[in-house]
Amino acid sequence: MTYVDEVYQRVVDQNPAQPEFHQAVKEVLDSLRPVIEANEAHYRKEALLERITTPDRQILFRVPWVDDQGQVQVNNGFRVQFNNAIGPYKGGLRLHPSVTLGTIKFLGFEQVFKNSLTTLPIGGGKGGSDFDPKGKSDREIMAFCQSFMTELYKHIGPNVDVPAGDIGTGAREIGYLYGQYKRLRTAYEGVLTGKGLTFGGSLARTEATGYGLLYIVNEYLKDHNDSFTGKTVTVSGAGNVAIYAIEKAQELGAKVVTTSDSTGWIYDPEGIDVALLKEVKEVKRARLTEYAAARPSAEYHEGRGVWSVKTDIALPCATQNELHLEDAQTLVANGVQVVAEGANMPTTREATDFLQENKIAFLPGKAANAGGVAVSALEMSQNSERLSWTFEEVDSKLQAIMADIYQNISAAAKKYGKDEDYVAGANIAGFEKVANAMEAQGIV
Ligand SMILES: NC(=O)C1=CN([C@@H]2O[C@H](COP(=O)(O)OP(=O)(O)OC[C@H]3O[C@@H](n4cnc5c(N)ncnc54)[C@H](OP(=O)(O)O)[C@@H]3O)[C@@H](O)[C@H]2O)C=CC1
Ligand SMILES: O=C(O)CCC(=O)C(=O)O
Repeated sequence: MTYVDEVYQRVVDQNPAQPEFHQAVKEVLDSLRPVIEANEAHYRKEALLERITTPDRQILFRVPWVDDQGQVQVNNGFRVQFNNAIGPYKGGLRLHPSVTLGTIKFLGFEQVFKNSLTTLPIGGGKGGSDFDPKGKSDREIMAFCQSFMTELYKHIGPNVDVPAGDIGTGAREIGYLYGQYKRLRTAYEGVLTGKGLTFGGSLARTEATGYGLLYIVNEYLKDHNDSFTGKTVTVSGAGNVAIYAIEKAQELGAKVVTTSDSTGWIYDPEGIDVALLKEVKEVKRARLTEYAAARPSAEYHEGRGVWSVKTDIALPCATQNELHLEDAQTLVANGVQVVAEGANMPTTREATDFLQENKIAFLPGKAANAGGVAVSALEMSQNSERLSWTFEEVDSKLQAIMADIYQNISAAAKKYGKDEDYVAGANIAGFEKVANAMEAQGIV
């Protein structure tokens, strides 16, 4: 067995029943084969792959809170501090009933390489809970967030670990978490990102992941003498990433014809009305049926189906493993040119392989959705210097970062004879910086 295969087997054996974590590790290790094989004896002696696939720390805790009926509820809380070789742990908090330790480990592992690609000094971590924010009152959300932070605050700090939003965690939740941290620590410091603009948040953080996704696809198109003008785009999801991806795609001249949530999807041949989508999802926190009811050109369908729509560019922006092999086959049959991941690991391994075998440009999440965490790191910089930059300043830095990521992943792929394999490029470029820092810091 090669060293890479041995380490993958070790991860499977030591982390039973965590299939998403195994999937994320396998994809990275498979891409790293040419790098590792060029210097296998050295990496094996240093146990570099064992160390990089083992989190620094996994924190599990009970989150008790009282609902509006006076009933005590109990959820599981997680924070996985995966790797801080290049900076403080950084990564979001996911609140969704499907969350397990394995989910958080896969997300934390991905975050290590993504954060490395941003070119900014941030390590990788992730956290969350199996708490379901859907249908809860603001008081219940606050009760949960206060209880969650009452344990989490012991483990985080502006130079230690800086959490942020993810699925189910938006501005409201970050506000309640920040309030409780401040109360417990008596310190006003940049310990969370995605904060409100009146208490240390950065302009353009809300837009950053979706806009960044479009900026990197635009870099790819420019590099291939193409543009968004006149292109049809399909997007899944109707949350933070999806909404701002749709907004920027339309600004760049494309027509976006789909959006989806966990119960159904919209086909709107006139192009998604972003103002209406924001009203339904950000303000009312309602279902997409309300979008369809207010928009005569829109069709609403129950279940999943976004990938059956003919498109030039597909942007999965909802959740992991939402784009399957059959979807990839349909996309290819319909002439798709680019698939770029706004969500973390939304494309199954089989679907990714099929797209790549069919020479579809495939931009993986750890590069394509890195704009969000990059602007979070810019929020940390602004908090440190006690200044707020303008929207234009942050947005132009974001554009430059996404352009750098595109160049770096393209160059890393080329260096190892994998021209235009952006999965390999992202994993190799992300790995090299972290591995180099780990080696320089000794056996830790
Ligand atoms: N926010 C950020 O800055 C970043 C987010 N990401 C990733 O992007 C993805 C989306 O995150 P974000 O937009 O912030 O989250 P939101 O909670 O704002 O939105 C998530 C969207 O995906 C849908 N969704 C969630 N879970 C499922 C599921 N199991 N099946 C089908 N649909 C689902 C939700 O539907 P419904 O409305 O019904 O809940 C919602 O429309 C995640 O993978 C996240 O990790 C990556 C980088 C940064
Ligand atoms: O902004 C951040 O710190 C984290 C964003 C995030 O969770 C992600 O990139 O998946």
